[in-house]
Amino acid sequence: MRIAIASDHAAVDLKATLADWAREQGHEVTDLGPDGIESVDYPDYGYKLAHAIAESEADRGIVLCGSGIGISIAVNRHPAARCALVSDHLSARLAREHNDANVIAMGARLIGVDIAKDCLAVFLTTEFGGDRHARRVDKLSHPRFEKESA
Ligand SMILES: O=C(CO)[C@H](O)[C@H](O)[C@H](O)COP(=O)(O)O
Repeated sequence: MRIAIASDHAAVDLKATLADWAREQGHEVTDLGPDGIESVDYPDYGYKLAHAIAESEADRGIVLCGSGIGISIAVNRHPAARCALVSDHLSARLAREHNDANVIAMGARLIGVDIAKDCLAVFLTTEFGGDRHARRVDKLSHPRFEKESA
């Protein structure tokens, strides 16, 4: 699978660890930065990652910041992205089964390396459940904000 990965300064080490791990598993990994620990702004890297997904330069994305919150919000500003903030095996599995997430976000200051690897492994191997979930995911692609939207 073609994977793009990006972070902010708070998650550069975890980014490198997960990129190496994914390559060991046979995936093609593109690291969108940053390269060092100099302070950067997570929206810049979230938008880069979302662009790579939207342009089909990658099949799946991984984004990391201190909490995972800011960069997940940034990625989800792009309509092509369904970015799920995950913190354990179950949330990573449900992100795929129920939400067809094409990007996961994790918080490097909150999650351990082994759990992060487990989340990534589940994210890369779990299929979308389809059926009723497909109807809901389709609504995410066609947002309606009227009072009565159902
Ligand atoms: O965006 C975040 C929180 O929603 C991330 O955790 C950032 O990594 C964090 O805000 C960076 O904080 P720092 O004090 O500038 O390192």
